[in-house]
Formats: sequence, structure tokens, C-alpha cells
Amino acid sequence: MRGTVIRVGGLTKQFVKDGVGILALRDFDLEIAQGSFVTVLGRSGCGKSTMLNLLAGLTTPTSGQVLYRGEPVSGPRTEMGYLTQSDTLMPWRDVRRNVELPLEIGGVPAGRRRERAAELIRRVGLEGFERHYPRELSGGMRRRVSLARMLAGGPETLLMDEPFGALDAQLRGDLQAELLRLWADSGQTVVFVTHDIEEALLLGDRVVVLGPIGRIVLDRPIDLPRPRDADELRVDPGFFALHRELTTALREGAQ
Ligand SMILES: Nc1ncnc2c1ncn2[C@@H]1O[C@H](COP(=O)(O)OP(=O)(O)OP(=O)(O)O)[C@@H](O)[C@H]1O
Repeated sequence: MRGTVIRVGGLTKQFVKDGVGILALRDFDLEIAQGSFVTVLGRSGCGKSTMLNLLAGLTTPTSGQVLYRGEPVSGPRTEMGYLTQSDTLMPWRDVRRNVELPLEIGGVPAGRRRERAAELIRRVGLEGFERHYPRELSGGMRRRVSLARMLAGGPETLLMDEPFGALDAQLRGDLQAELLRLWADSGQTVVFVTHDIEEALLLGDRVVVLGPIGRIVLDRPIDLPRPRDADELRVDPGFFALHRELTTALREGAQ
């Protein structure tokens, strides 16, 4: 049996804005098994990003705790890579040097760094843009640089917040396939937030559906065979049934 890598208990987060409390997450519990690919599905505003920020140690919970391999998370950890919704690329570094950043911090020698960055830049489809600065790229291209940069650090756990939401359908499909290829060989644990049912089913081996303030409406395995091909999946009766179940869960969860 696979061990638990992340354990969340009684997690609550309340923000205060102009003296008014905003409850973003209430009494949230979750366990993530090592090596699993968990997709978290929920409508806008239900607390998905807040939950990821708490897992990543970027926000402090109002109550409850996050354990990573049994240790309380009190700040960012190098074992966890986080692809946030907002752009965190360094504007003064070109694509290659942005991707190399985690390797530089890790003390990887220049030659090896360059090789690794070049491979990842190719994998995210940005070959030829190595010398471009973030301001010279489209929003979708910047997302892909951020993805490559996160992968460069080789974190054992990946937290991803709607990483492909802003991309066109073709590119999104290419990157989903690439992510699955990378994950399959890596043993990495992935927590992937999305509001797209099809994406949740294509990628995950477990889906957690959230309603308002992070209430878990459904938590079930996705027992579709791998490797998964998006075109084949769309005509699979198992996919159909799951799609319907998740649609219902999202609808009921919203009430
Ligand atoms: N820094 C903050 N200050 C005040 N309220 C916040 C803050 N961050 C989030 N919230 C509130 O918490 C709730 C949950 O927000 P969150 O960003 O976690 O949702 P989400 O499910 O990720 O949404 P989306 O899919 O649109 O990104 C919202 O009501 C939001 O307004």
C-alpha cells in the first residue's frame, strides 16, 4: 500500500476584508497517497486556490493543520512545486534563465542546467523562445514557462492550479499528454485543480469534487484504463458515466 504524503485535518481559512470575515474553507480534511494523481474539481470561488495555498505553506490556516510526510507545513518546502494561477516569472530573466532558476538554487552545474532546461523548454513546446523575456510572450506561453520551471526543480509533489485553463484546446491537449507522460515515469504525487470535468477525468486516478467553502461533495477513484487518450476517452461508456456523476455532484454541491 502507498503511504500518505499529505494529510490535512480540520483546515479552516477565514480572510478578513474591511473588517468583514470571509470564510474560504471550513473544516477540510484530505489525505493524498504518494504517487497518486488527484484532481480537485470545483466551481469558481469554492476555495480551491485557498486549499492549494495552504497545502503549499503560502498561507497560514485559521485553524487545523497540513502535514507533509508527518511534519507540519509552516512555509514553502522544496519537495513541493507549486504552479500558481498568477504569473511568478522573473521579468528580468529570459525563458531559459527562468527555467534554470530552481537548478541554480539547487547548485546544479551550468552545463547540466542548460541541458535540462533545453529539454523541458522543448517538452512544453517553446523551442526557439529561449532568449525571450516574459513580456515578449503570450499569457499561455508564460504558463508553459512556469510549468517547465516547476518541473526543472524535480519536486516530489506537484501542486497545480488550473495550469492549462488559459491555453487553446490543441495546446492544452498536448500539455495534458506531456504531463501524463512525465508523471507516469516519475513516481511524483500530483494535486491538480481544475473546473473542467473532462480534464479531471483524463488526468486523475482520483477526483475530489468541492462545493462552497471546500465541502467535499464527492471523492472517488477514476478507474479508467491508462494510458488515456482524450479522443478515445470521449467515446468510452465508463467516461460517460463518470462525466454524468461529476456533473451531478458539481450541481448538487453548488446548492
Ligand atoms: N486574500 C483574500 N482575501 C479575501 N478573500 C479571499 C482572499 N482569497 C480568497 N478569498 C475568498 O475566498 C473564496 C475562495 O477563493 P479561492 O480563490 O480559493 O476560490 P477558487 O475555488 O480557487 O476559485 P477560482 O476557480 O475562481 O480560482 C472566495 O470567496 C474569495 O473571494
